[in-house]
Amino acid sequence: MAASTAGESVIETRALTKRYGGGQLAVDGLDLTVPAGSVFGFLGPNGSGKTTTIRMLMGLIAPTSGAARVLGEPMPRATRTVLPHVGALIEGPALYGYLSGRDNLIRYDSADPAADPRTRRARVATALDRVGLTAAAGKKAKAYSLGMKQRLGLAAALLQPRRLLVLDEPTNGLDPQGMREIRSLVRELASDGTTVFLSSHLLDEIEQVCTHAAVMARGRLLTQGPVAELAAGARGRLVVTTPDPGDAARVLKERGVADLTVTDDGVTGEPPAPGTDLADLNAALVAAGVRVRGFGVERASLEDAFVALTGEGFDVAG
Ligand SMILES: Nc1ncnc2c1ncn2[C@@H]1O[C@H](COP(=O)(O)OP(=O)(O)OP(=O)(O)O)[C@@H](O)[C@H]1O
Repeated sequence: MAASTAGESVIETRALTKRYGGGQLAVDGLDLTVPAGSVFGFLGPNGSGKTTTIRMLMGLIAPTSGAARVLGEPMPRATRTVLPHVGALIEGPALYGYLSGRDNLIRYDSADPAADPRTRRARVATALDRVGLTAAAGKKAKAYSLGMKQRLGLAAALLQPRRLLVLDEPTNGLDPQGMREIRSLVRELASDGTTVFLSSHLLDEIEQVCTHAAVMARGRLLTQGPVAELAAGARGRLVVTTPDPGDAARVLKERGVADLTVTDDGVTGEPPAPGTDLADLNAALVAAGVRVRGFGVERASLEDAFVALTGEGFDVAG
């Protein structure tokens, strides 16, 4: 197994394609790069091919063509060496309702031939603690809320140290409180350097928790990269608030700011190219006698980015 080094990608696919037996092209030429240490959001409406991709990454189904590497190893060929380093929560955890949360984890741990039985109880206790289920550990799993079941599934994925966590729609069906809990848990898991790859059809969820994202639609990758750049690349706007919008527009135009719109109380335009110092731009306005009340780049949302890319709204109903 390749050793982990900074800058390495944990998941890498090249022209990954899956056509199902019925002829349905579910994933179409996917080139995905998931950097080590990222919280990577795999975003797309229902039916866009996220689950199919995850199943190929986990070696559960074979691609029709193309290649996938996970932790530097080819999948599905290296499934048996790769999967012990990957914690996965796909399509909800399989739990025994009549067993307690703790006993469910003991069962999971016992099914792992590499897990030392002598340290089992301690491992289970640590995993329960990490997901905040210690107090409820003795309760039967069938009495758990959906959010608690998801957390128990995460605990199962965390019984062993992992380099990668793959979570398929981890907040699906949860109420806002449950979603918050899972989000903060994901942040916490990522803080020790574990790469987290999570799929979601919720744009704001990805914005809140992910450092990087890829956007899928109809089996194809629309874009990928750091979340801040994806959003900024779309529709970030330079916003200057001033009682002298005409003069401000003239100065900004001279300075190469494109797509200017003059409003009653200011000017907006395309943010200047990376490398341009915003302070210089502001100083130029002031030097030209423009009275600047506000100056900054307004962040675009991922939703803006999606709309800009597809020309359509992000239809979560698929
Ligand atoms: N086993 C299968 N056989 C045939 N077609 C399939 C199969 N599984 C999925 N599909 C189709 O492939 C496309 C992509 O589905 P997939 O489940 O990967 O999307 P998704 O983005 O994960 O959506 P969801 O969030 O609804 O699971 C859909 O059109 C789906 O109907």
